[in-house]
Amino acid sequence: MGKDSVVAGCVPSKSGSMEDTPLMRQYQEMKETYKDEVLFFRVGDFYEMFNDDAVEISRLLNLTLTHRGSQPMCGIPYHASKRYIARLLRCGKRVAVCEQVSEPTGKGLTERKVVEVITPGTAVDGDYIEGVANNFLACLFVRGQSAGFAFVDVTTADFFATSWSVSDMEESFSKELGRAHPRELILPESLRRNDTVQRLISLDGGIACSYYPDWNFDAEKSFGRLCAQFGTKNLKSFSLSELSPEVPPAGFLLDYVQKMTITATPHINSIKVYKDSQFVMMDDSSRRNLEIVANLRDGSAQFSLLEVIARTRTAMGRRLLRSWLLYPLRSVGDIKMRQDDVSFFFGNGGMRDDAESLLSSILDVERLAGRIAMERAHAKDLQALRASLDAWIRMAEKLSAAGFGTFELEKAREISALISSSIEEDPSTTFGDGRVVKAGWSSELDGYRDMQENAGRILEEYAAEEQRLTGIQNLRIKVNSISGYYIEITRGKVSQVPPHFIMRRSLTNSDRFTTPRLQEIERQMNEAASRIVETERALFAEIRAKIAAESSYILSVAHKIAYVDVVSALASSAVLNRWVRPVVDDGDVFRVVGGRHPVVEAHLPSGEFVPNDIVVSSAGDGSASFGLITGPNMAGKSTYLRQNALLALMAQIGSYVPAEEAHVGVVDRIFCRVGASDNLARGESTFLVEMTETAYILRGATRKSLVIMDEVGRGTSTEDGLSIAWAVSEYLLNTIQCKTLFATHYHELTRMVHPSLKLMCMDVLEDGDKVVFLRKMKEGASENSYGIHVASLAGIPQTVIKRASEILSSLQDSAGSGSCRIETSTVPDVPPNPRLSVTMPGLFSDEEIVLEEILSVDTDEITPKQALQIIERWKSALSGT
Ligand SMILES: Nc1ncnc2c1ncn2[C@@H]1O[C@H](COP(=O)(O)OP(=O)(O)OP(=O)(O)O)[C@@H](O)[C@H]1O
Repeated sequence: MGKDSVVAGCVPSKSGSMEDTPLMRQYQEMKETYKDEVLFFRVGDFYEMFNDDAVEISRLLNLTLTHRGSQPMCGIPYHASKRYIARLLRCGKRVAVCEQVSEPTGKGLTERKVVEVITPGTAVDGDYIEGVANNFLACLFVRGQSAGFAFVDVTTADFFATSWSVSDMEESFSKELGRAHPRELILPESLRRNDTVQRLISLDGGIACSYYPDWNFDAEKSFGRLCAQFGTKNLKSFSLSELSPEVPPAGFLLDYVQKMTITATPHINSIKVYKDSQFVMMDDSSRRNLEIVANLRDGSAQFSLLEVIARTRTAMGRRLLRSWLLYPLRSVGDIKMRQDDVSFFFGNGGMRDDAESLLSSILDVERLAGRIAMERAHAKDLQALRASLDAWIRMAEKLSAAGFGTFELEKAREISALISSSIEEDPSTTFGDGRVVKAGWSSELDGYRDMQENAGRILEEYAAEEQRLTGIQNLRIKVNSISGYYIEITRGKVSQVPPHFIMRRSLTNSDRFTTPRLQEIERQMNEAASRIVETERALFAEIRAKIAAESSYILSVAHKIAYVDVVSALASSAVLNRWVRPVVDDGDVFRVVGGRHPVVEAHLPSGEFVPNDIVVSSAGDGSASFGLITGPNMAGKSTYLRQNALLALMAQIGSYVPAEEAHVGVVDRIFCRVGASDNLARGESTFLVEMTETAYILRGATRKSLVIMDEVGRGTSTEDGLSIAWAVSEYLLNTIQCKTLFATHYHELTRMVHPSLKLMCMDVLEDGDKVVFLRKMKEGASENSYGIHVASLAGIPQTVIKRASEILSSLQDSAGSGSCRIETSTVPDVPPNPRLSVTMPGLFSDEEIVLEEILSVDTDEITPKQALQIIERWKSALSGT
């Protein structure tokens, strides 16, 4: 096993000897098996750690490091262990929990066993995982030219797999890591030497990684493992064969989960295999720049799109909404289905209110189902499931009555009835106090309880019975600590004692007897307490197993609840924020009237956000596909760019959008190159990052894509930056022809003329010395950057501002006279009204362009006729005709 592990073994004492006690030998034996884990070794009321574990953990958890003999040790009270384990998991540690499994007798060594290994990706307990996000364990494996990636959330049974070509490792692996955001990643040893993989992992500091020898990822064995898990002969229904790259990592994950949790996971009964082309493709950096599920500042959901639209009431709904945002759809049919359901709630306020209040009383059924299937659920969990199912039944009945589908509720009723009749309403989570199983559920348990609670009455009844049978009226049952229970008969009545009375002791005035029945009552009374615990435990396990057998049904209910939660939440957001249902089709138009940025608007005082329109189309029918946006600093360009990307994304998850009207032709990819951030960790400069991202767009975008570019080229000299921005624009206009919004401070770019290009700018009102940003988009080019004005707003000292204004006017004067070199003089002379493709040398040669196009053509998407047209175009490009 490859994870950098602590070396187990006793620490030699100063004299060179090891602490050699039976307890420490037992510890050593266990540590041999759990070398890579922190071993929590139960000793009485403490978990103790020794040797290297103790040294490391005392540092991580800020515990006092002491010694047992010569060995370093530290400990934590067992009742506080969850808090410490949670902290260790956050540090990427794995914890093996070793319990005492036999009662300490005072003689000999207590038996101990590792009952669970908790790792960041296999933790099940609610104390260790985030409620509103999935807790994924992922595995990447490379075979030949294909990489397979699988990830599973043990707590919810969400199991996914996908694959890509090794040549796409950089893009695909970073995208999947960013999207799934696994807490733990498993890799084969061979990938330790893969620079790309290692670099991408190191950029995501939070993942706990472990490495296993490559032979563990055997395709045949994994295939068998998956079939066994899903109860199928093959994996055809999951679109998998033995050769599929997804199989080895998926199979390995199941083995790993089983090994760590030491329980079966029957609730994981299917896997969703997807191709990236089913969803709107978005690279990791575009997703981060758009702040969809997390903000760029601190990575939390605050100020993200998720925060604005997450009016969901359940953790399941929140997780589903998150995954919708990360996987927007491309199929118009699927989008419309979601839209119809959002519309149902949008138009039905009463149903929205009902759903909201019922959903508020529903707990995390998905995770409850997981805990029940993995035998981790306690009685309170079952009651939580019952309450949730009851709320779901009420909601589903209302939904059906209102025409929102039909639901299979019989099983939900059965499960709910089983729990209400068998489990106490407010049960204990442990078995010690006998408050788990309801009275009346089991006559055996009732008998023990009766015995415990009514011992006096039972003895009195028995005494009365014997009095009647023997005719000895003063027969008494008494108890003392030495003899226990006995029947006392006065001397005068001893001759009436029947044969089943067994003599215990003879005293001066009386004799003491017992009977088989009295012995039995006594035995039962003594055993009642422990029997109650045992019987409750067995009955509870039986009830839980019955419910676990319905895991698939419960999970399907959980998915329906999550779905209703998301569509009703989207409808609530739409009503509250005045969003509209967009027209979504397979066309090429992106047209929005009165569009708003959902997040900026939500954080501005009501009515302050200025709505803006947009129309771009990649139909190639003479309408503009490319909006070149200029405008002063602070005018609202970036907001406008992002708002339109977010609008497209919201439309494609099936949501309403913040606008008065919207028509969205589905896009296949969204690229968002905004701002520039250094990535010193990668050894890349700001400009290099900017160019890498730009190159990625030029290689990856298709005519169906939406490209958002903000200030491309600003990270280098004006001449270089302008030339690059110009050539990139040309390439997008002439070669890719996708819908593009391109914001720039290079006013020279507005000299470009192209039938698919339109100039747009943010309106500004100049009032003497004052500048008012109207935030309104209008057609045309902006005349001024007002950079100095913004610098002044930012608090740059007035002397500097004054000097900057002087320099600016002298630069502007000399630009007129030609005596001073200024930025615009470096722009190539552009003849009036030129076709761009012939006015500027492109960034790439014709051969490179054709090669790029060949590589990016999606042969599944184009018709034979389109293919011939493309070849024709390549021919003329290469022959220069
Ligand atoms: N349509 C709008 N209505 C109201 N406020 C807006 C609008 N658009 C942008 N703003 C606000 O204006 C400020 C500047 O916006 P933004 O960053 O988009 O400007 P910019 O033109 O991209 O600036 P720069 O060129 O300096 O980067 C932001 O604080 C934003 O909240």
